[in-house]
Amino acid sequence: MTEQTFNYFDLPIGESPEPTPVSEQRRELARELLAISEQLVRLDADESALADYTAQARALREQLESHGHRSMRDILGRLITGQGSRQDALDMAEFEILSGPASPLSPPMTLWLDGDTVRGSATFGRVFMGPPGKVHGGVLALALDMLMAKTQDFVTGLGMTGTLNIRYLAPTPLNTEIRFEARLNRLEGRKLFVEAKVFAGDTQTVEATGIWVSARGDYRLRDRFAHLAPADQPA
Ligand SMILES: CCCCCCCCCCCC(=O)SCCNC(=O)CCNC(=O)[C@H](O)C(C)(C)COP(=O)(O)OP(=O)(O)OC[C@H]1O[C@@H](n2cnc3c(N)ncnc32)[C@H](O)[C@@H]1OP(=O)(O)O
Repeated sequence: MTEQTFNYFDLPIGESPEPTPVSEQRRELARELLAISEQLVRLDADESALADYTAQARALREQLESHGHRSMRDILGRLITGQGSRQDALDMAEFEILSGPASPLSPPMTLWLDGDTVRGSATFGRVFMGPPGKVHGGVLALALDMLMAKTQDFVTGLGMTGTLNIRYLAPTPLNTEIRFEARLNRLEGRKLFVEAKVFAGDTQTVEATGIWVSARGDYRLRDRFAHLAPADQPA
C-alpha cells in the first residue's frame, strides 16, 4: 500500500493525523515532563534531594541531546510540495504550545470544530498559575490565540495574529475544566475578524476579539462554510 502524503495547506489547524508509535511515545514523555514540572512548583524537598534530582535531570537531558532533531526546513519543504509523510504532518502540529499533545508546555488544550464554532477544552495545573489558584491571564491569551487561529479552517488562506483584544471578566480557576469557543465574525480582504469566549462551568471568565492577517491574498470562505457570509457579502 502506498503511504499517504500530506500537504501543508490542507492540514487543519490544531488537528493532526493518527499518531505514529513514535508520536504516541513522544506524547507520553511530554505528559511525564509536565507532571514533573507540576511537582517542581514549591516542592518541599531539602537541598540534597534537589541536588540528586538535578543530576538525574541533567543525565536525561544529555541522553536526549544525543539524538538531534528532525529538520523543520526539510519537513516544511516536503509538506509545502504535498510530499509530507504522516510523521512530517505530526511534527508540525503536535509540538504547538498549549495544544500540541507532544509538548510538555501543553495541558494539553484540545481543539475541535463543532459546526460553525471552534471549541476548546483544557484543565490547567499549578504551572499555569497567575493569581493564587487561578490561571495566568497571559496563558489564557495564548490559549485564545491558538483557538481563534483555528477559525482559519473556515477559509482559504493562512496568516498570523495581527490584533488580539482581551477582557478578563472573572478569575479563571486552576484544576477545573475550562471551555473555549470561537466564531468567525467577518472577512475583509486579507483580514479575518474573530470573537471568542472562555467559560468555567456556567461562568464566562473572558471575552476576546481578534484580527488575523493573511500572509498573501484575500481570505475566502471554503465552500462548505459559504453560509457564514453575511447576506450583503458574497462568499
Ligand atoms: C506560509 C505560512 C505563513 C503563516 C504561518 C502561520 C503561523 C502560525 C502563527 C501562530 C500565531 C502567532 O504567534 S502569530 C505571531 C504574532 N504576530 C506577529 O508576529 C505578526 C507581526 N506583524 C506582521 O508580521 C505584519 O504586521 C502583518 C503580517 C500582520 C501585516 O503586515 P503586511 O503583510 O505588510 O500587511 P499590510 O499590507 O500592512 O496590511 C494588510 C491589511 O491588514 C491590516 N493590518 C495590518 N497589520 C495589522 C494588525 N497587526 N492588526 C490588524 N490589522 C492589521 C492593514 O490595515 C491592512 O488592511 P486594509 O488596509 O487592507 O484594510
